[in-house]
Amino acid sequence: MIVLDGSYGEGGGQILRSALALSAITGRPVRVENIRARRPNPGLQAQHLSAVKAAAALCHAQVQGAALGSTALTFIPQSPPAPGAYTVDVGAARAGGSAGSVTLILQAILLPLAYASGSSRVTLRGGTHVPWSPPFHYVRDVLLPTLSRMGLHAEVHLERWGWYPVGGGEIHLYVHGPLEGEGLYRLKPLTLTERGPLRRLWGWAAVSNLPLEIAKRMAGRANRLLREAGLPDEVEAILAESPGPGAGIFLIAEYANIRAGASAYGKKGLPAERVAEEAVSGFLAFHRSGAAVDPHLADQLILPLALSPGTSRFTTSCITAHLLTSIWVACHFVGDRFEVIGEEGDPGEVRVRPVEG
Ligand SMILES: Nc1ncnc2c1ncn2[C@@H]1O[C@H](COP(=O)(O)OP(=O)(O)OP(=O)(O)O)[C@@H](O)[C@H]1O
Repeated sequence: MIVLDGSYGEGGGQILRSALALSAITGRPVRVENIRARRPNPGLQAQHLSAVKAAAALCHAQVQGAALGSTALTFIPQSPPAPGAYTVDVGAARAGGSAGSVTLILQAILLPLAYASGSSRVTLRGGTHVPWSPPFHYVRDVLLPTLSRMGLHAEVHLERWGWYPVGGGEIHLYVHGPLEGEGLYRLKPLTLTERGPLRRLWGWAAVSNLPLEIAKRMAGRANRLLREAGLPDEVEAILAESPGPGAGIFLIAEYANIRAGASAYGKKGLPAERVAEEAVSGFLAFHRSGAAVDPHLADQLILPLALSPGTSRFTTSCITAHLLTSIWVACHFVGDRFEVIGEEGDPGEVRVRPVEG
């Protein structure tokens, strides 16, 4: 059994989600202790518990410790991931509901479903656009197009937006399985050291159950800042259907070789213009760095790259604690194939060595 200390590095839910995904794919039992020890509310929250249950359903895992607040979990897969139709409702995981992120649940189940022997469809209910997680649009327009180049074909559709704190959003995921090839290492390697010229830059300034004027102010400021930086100004103001109120801005950039994203959320008392400034300045920091992979995609690519047999390389604008922690988890399952050039917090490069033998 692989035993992981959940307080390592970033010490958040990502250690658990990565461990679930790799355990489901490899069939190796895993135990995670000190779950989310570096978070103010340690242990399993609604999102993490939903991820555990969803991953367990795929591979009929025996699970110990699957309860809200639990700080240790044992996960023992009993079968390879099975294709099928699944439903995950984060709101149902806790009395009173939850806006726990459904896109984070994808971090536990997307790769295992790609390894299943056929295609799958998953309905996910909860938060679709919540801070500290990939917004739905980032998954659809940045992550999945990148994974498709690695041979993993999946689509997501947004039925309803779910914002913090009400949640209630809904996403449909279709995984077109199975992956080509046999064995553990089935994804194609990637070399992303040059991003190439910017081809398109677009986005949405969205509000739900708030005046459209707020979205227009976010879009107006974002477009002005982008124009001033000599970039396309195609951020659109939209009204988004959701059970609760929310506001946010989501930018997507398409370079010749890679896509990237940046986002920011509104909150009470924060003027719409500041939300736009936060998203645009996040994007400009990446754009001006010249690096190929944005800091979020960087950590999200580690597991897929660990499941590729070949040599991979990418540059990123920031080596984050998430990136280093993800590598640490992956090494427990596939061996130490990663080299990170640069220090945490700085731009750098990740290299993945080929599988030996
Ligand atoms: N704005 C964003 N765009 C894209 N991805 C994001 C964004 N913000 C966070 N992410 C991704 O969300 C993932 C999870 O973040 P984080 O690890 O902070 O959650 P966590 O540690 O699981 O937190 P928690 O312990 O509360 O669940 C990371 O893969 C990170 O790259």
